[in-house]
Amino acid sequence: MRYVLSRSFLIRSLTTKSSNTIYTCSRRNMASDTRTYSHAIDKLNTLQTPYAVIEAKKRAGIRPDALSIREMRAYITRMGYSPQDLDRLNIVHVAGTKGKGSTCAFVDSILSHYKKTHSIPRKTGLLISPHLIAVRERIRIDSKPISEEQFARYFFEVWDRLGSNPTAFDLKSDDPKTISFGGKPIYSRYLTLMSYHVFLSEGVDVAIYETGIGGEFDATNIVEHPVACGISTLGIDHVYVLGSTVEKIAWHKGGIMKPGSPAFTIEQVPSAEKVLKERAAEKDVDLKVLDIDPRLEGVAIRPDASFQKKNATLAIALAEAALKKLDPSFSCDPTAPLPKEFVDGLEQVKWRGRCEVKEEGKVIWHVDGAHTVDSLRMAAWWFADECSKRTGRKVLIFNQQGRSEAVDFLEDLCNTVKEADPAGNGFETVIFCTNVTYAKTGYKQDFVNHQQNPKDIEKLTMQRLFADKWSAIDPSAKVMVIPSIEQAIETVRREVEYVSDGQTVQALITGSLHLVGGALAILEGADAL
Ligand SMILES: Nc1ncnc2c1ncn2[C@@H]1O[C@H](COP(=O)(O)OP(=O)(O)OP(=O)(O)O)[C@@H](O)[C@H]1O
Ligand SMILES: [Mg+2]
Ligand SMILES: [Mg+2]
Repeated sequence: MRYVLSRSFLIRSLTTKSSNTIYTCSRRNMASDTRTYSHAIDKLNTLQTPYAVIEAKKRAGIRPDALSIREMRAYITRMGYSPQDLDRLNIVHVAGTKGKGSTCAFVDSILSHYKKTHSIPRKTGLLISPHLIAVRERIRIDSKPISEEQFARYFFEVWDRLGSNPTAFDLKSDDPKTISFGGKPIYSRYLTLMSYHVFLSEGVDVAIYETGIGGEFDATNIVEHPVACGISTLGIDHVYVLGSTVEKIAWHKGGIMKPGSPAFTIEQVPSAEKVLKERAAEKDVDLKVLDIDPRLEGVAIRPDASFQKKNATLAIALAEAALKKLDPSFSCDPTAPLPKEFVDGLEQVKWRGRCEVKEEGKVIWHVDGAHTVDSLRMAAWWFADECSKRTGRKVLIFNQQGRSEAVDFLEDLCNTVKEADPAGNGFETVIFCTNVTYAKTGYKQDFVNHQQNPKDIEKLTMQRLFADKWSAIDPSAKVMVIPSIEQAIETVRREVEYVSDGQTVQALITGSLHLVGGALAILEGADAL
């Protein structure tokens, strides 16, 4: 069965209006009223590379290269800093295909708990990507997203500094002072630069950095002396930028290792591990490949899955390396139990949108931002395991905008859930929607995305492709194509009509962190963080 909802809302949804309350500024003059959080996000959104430019670059074979790093150095100089200033931040640098953000969140949480008892570190900084609900989540101090006021203030300080310091045009030179270019850095680079300014201004003494894409040429890779580097699980993603084999991808990710800085990774597929070891040898780095830390026995890591234990293992090693540098009295004994601060940090970490369960009356929402083959398989197993605790119909909301290869993920998702059910029941209702947040007002301001083909969103091209595929895989499922996340959620809520007493609707929302963030914004209110 196939259903496609009315698309009358689409014209409105494509004119992207803010649904946020505008931050009310205490400063009264006109100039400061144009410098609110909402204005900052609007300006930031103009730095997204538009879809047409991305496509043109692909056609011309333009990929990030060493020039990207030289440009970042030039921007840092224009902001009034030098790359050496970043050494004050004692950066923990993390790359990987999956588990980067989770690993960073664990490190951040361990260090925050350590701080409570030892007053070291003074302040932690965290840069992560992408954001789930609001852009300011990406830059955190002492584990909390910076406030709207801080975001607006630092955003415009960087804006002014970058605009007021143009230098000569010579991108070939290695001297950052002679490198200049007219415009502003693109979105992710801007936020990385802004994070340096925030952390240096706020006196952060340990900062955890998640790479954006890859490592070697990533915006975060201008740090020369990280306090430790970690490489989480490698797999296939971002093939246009990084290459289509795990070896090529490993080469990029291995680019974050630096001579003189401890480096760690966890078990990888052998060909990836080989490349990482070669990259380490090239840089004279002693890369440690860690087995799951036996000290995790009895520590309640959520979810209780081996991938998460790998992330936790990496995080422990990174936190230990940082504390060795920051606290002369810190010593770690791998044969003794984990210190309490480490256990608390791992068990109490807050990492939204990953393996999250939310009960809403008879609807049990399972929310996970998985979006690669491997992580979607993990998400499917996790959902199947959760479903074994209750009874009731299973419902899926899925999207992955702009990646037609995502169609190949669906069969695995369908079969994993079916096979795990003792009665062989799979998803009864399957909804494919866009990442457009609201039916009437379009995207929440923090989710505006110029990087997707607007025609595909208007015509629901991807969603129709997914729906056709699902109908072929599982003809008994009710398959629907729905234009917005809000309408998809409303549709699932109506499914409670079909469940009998004692049963629940078990809904999985997955396929994209943008989808999951939008869904949480609707389930909890626009500014839920
Ligand atoms: N080590 C891992 N191996 C495989 N899958 C993982 C691993 N860690 C996390 N995942 C899955 O990937 C999802 C995203 O995790 P996380 O945000 O930590 O990854 P990330 O590397 O930061 O991803 P992104 O590319 O979105 O920045 C999780 O919800 C989980 O399903
Ligand atoms: Mg990624
Ligand atoms: Mg991430």
